[in-house]
Amino acid sequence: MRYKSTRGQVRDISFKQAVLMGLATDGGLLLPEKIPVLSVAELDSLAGLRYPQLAYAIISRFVGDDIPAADLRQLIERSYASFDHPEVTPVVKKDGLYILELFHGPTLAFKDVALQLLGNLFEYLLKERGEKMNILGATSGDTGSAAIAGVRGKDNINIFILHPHGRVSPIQALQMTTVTDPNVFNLAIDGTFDDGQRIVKEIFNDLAFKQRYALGAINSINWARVLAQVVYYFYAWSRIAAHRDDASVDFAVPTGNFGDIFAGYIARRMGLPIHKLVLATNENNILSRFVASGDYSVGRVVETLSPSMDIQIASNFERYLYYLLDEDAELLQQQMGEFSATGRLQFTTELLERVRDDFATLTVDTEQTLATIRQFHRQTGYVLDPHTAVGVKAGSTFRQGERPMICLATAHPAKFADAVIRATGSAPDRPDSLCEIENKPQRCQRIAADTTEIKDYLAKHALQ
Ligand SMILES: N[C@@H](CCOP(=O)(O)O)C(=O)O
Repeated sequence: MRYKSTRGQVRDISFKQAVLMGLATDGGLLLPEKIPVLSVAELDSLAGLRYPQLAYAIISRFVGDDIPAADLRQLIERSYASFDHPEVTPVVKKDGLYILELFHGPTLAFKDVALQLLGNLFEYLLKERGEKMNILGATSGDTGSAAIAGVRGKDNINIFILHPHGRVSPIQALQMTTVTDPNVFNLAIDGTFDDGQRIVKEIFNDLAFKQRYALGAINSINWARVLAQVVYYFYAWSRIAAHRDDASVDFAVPTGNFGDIFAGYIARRMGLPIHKLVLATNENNILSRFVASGDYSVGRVVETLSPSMDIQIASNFERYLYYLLDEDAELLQQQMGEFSATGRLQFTTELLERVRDDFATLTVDTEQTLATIRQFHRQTGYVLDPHTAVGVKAGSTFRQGERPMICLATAHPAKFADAVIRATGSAPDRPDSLCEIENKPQRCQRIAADTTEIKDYLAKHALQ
């Protein structure tokens, strides 16, 4: 299995190189040269596998000979041992919808599924090469704590996470800032997540700096993040639809940086019978406008009840666009250039038709989010977090006949207690990991959303 960049200047690199490179050195995003397609018999053989076994069956196809099978199995087993549910990502049925619970990892959000594995993978690869790494990432709330949990206390790794000051939930902030291991550096920037993501990309694009400080990526610009998330689409399907006469399913995905739903798109290209991917956004709805009307134009980032999705410029859109443009790297590069110059892109009717074959979409605003949490709770007793509620509202809107609609539950409601209290009148139960979190010591540096200042900070604190 070899990898290439969407911008065409990087090709024929191995899985290990792709993981360590993160953002491609030509500024693009890495993708497999060829996506493996599973036969019906191979798909059927997934039913009944434990999560780590199924993860191995999927991930190993993208790793090839790069990591010995026994080592890869062991890395996967170890990564999911930290989850508090034997199924890792269980599926529950509520009110006619299937809820795929992705919040059983250490930081109670779907990001743990990929970042527990990526942390172990980095450790493994660095040990093998006798190298060190400085991880640099941006978060709108969930990626940060999950990445920190994936590498805290590990040798030869420092981690620097930018989060938008005051724009993540109080619990999300505490899950990052109360981790005081010496290899963890939290930077609260005066700006939005989009500012943070732009800064991270600018720093990665300074190739001399990237190399000098051995920078690594934990955001979904890193292919390994997307790959690990592909697995739970197969897992959910194997649990509920593998043996049905019509084995097709729909997925509803709360969407911010487009990584999670893009993983579903990859699963579909691999032959998983996904009929529709329902792209659900909050008021930061550039992606929803794109699918609905071809209007891909950046707006201002609005603060909502679902802060992890308060994003306008979604990283993984580039990967999707690459496929939409029939893997034409030159055209892609042209389009990305136009987008950074004008903040907008236009699409032909023919392309839009293809987009609509892949996705259905809905924008869910604050009032609808609160109403969904309230009604779902009244009808089922189940408490949705506000991101999941956005997906559930969209999922119930597009549910058709007998076809299972699987809604991704991307975070535990306890991370967003204020929204839940507003909707239901009572606070969600707190898992043990959040007990006393307000009373723990914190460490965090407030900093301007300025690339040069952040580079200076990195240069001072990086492992060398
Ligand atoms: N929603 C994310 C934003 C970063 O996205 P990623 O998937 O690229 O890490 C968050 O919670 O931080």
